[in-house]
Amino acid sequence: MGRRKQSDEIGKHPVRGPGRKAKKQGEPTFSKDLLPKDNADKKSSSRAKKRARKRLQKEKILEEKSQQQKEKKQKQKEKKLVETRHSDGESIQDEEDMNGYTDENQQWLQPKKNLKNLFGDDDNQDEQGPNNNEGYNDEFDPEDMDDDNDSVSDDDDDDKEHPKLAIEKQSTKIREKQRKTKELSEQELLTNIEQHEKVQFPSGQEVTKDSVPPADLQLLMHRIREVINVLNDFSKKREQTRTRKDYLDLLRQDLCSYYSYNDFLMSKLIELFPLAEIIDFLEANEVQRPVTIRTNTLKTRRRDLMQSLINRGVNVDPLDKWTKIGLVIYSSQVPIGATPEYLSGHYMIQGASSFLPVMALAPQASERILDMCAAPGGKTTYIGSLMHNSGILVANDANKDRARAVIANVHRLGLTNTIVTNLDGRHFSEHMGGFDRCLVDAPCSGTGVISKDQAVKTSKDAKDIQRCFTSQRQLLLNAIDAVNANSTTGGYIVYSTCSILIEENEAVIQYALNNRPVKIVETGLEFGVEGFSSFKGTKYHPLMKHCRRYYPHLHNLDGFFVAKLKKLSNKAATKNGGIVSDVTQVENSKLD
Ligand SMILES: C[S@@+](CC[C@H](N)C(=O)[O-])C[C@H]1O[C@@H](n2cnc3c(N)ncnc32)[C@H](O)[C@@H]1O
Repeated sequence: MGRRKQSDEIGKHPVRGPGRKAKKQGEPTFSKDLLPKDNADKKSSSRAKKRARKRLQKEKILEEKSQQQKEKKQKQKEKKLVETRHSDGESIQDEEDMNGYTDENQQWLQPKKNLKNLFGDDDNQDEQGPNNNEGYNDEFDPEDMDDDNDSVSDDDDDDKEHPKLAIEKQSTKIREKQRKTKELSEQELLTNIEQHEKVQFPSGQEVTKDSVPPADLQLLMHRIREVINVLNDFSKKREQTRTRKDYLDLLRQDLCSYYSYNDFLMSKLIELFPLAEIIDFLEANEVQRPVTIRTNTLKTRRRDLMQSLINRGVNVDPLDKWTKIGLVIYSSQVPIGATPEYLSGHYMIQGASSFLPVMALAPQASERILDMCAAPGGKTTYIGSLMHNSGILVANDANKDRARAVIANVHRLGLTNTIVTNLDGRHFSEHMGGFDRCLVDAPCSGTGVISKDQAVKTSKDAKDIQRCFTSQRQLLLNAIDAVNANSTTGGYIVYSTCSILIEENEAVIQYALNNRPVKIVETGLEFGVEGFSSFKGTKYHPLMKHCRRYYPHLHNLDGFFVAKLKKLSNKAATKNGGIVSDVTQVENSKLD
């Protein structure tokens, strides 16, 4: 055993060279094969060298093969000639390639019968015929060309200087044919488009429901775009015999066929959007919105939740700058509705747009708040978390089974300030009142969430919409009645739907303005499209601009409507108290 080096000796004596053992061993020796060919190779391992050698061999073989294939294509019948040019090994390789040859163009690769003798194949004399024994350098007979290959004959002069193989000439001929076919098809396409640049109305003067749209979807979309184009510059681009209505009818019918909507809903949508936007909206309905979740701040923080989910293989990101609790899930290796975090109530799976009504409601701690149409409880649980489990939150739903889902979610997310009721919201104030705030997330036609429920496209008609807005008006009036106008912190009502139809939104708010002492206030939401103050000749309250509309094609959110009202008096200030069938004028401007 040697003496252990003292710590103060370390680094004092520099290493002078190889130790005793290394000196004894001498220089290593390698077999010749393994010796590197150049300096660059010196650093390679033996495996790397082997690989390099293999690679070289492969490259060589590939090069040879491709060379052989080129030659083979040109001179498939020149085997003998090829054999004289190549070594024995190469000939065998050639043979193998021939056998494995599967070119679809094999037929045209066959030299013309009368050219076979070019390669001096005496065995094939019978097939070649008597006139074709001139030899390799002979000119190509232009008669062999098809009539449509005139341009190839231009090459003939060139041929005399650089004689081409028959097969090369054949190939030029085919290339020329292909070029011409391409030219023709391009011309045909242009003519097609020219034909369709003028909108093709179905035969007959009127577009009826029975008119059959083009079966080809591309043609159909082309016509849709053309009609929109005409409508956008009607006086210049229209056919003189056609009216604007003709074009609109055609457009509606084509859009119905292309996107599979019923006529009723499509008419509503065409009214609602500028022509330039309608296709964007319809296209957005064909695409699912991103999966989003809301952090339950009663139990966790967004950052921690994100980390836990990432650890489980969830590809997740903060949703957007307008929310501090939303997360967007791009993909997940685990079912997002069954993670331990989900089961322990750390988050709610919830569309991003449904955060918005709660943000507008702006619940305060210790308030009395009513969620009138609560099931399954996405917004209820958000309200509860903003209240920090203080005050009283009443979550109501008329549907018993759905009300049970609220109970489950309230438990899972750890709300302790919530009472779940199962009452008809239209009469709720007969049971309870005096709330500081109330959310009416009303049942609706679902025209904002078509991407989630494609059935909406064909299942809704005028009666459904009427049923919806009648119930919505009753619910909103009753919600107003349940709120205390003298609340020191609130006195607010938020009305929301996942519909984009005016009848279910601005018209309902207008109805409330007409029948209750309320005014529209700002939602506090920093983005969204303003509500309509007038629509198709109907005027709504000017403050309707404080309402917010959300669209899938503009905001990548479900279609949504949010309005916020402030109750001004607890006196029953109804004009007629009942349900009016239509709202046609502003009657609430005195509340400005
Ligand atoms: C749009 S959903 C509510 C979604 C809920 N706010 C959420 O965020 O999870 C509408 C709800 O209204 C309920 N509803 C329908 N008519 C009602 C009524 N007359 N009174 C109370 N709730 C009603 C439905 O059962 C349905 O659960």
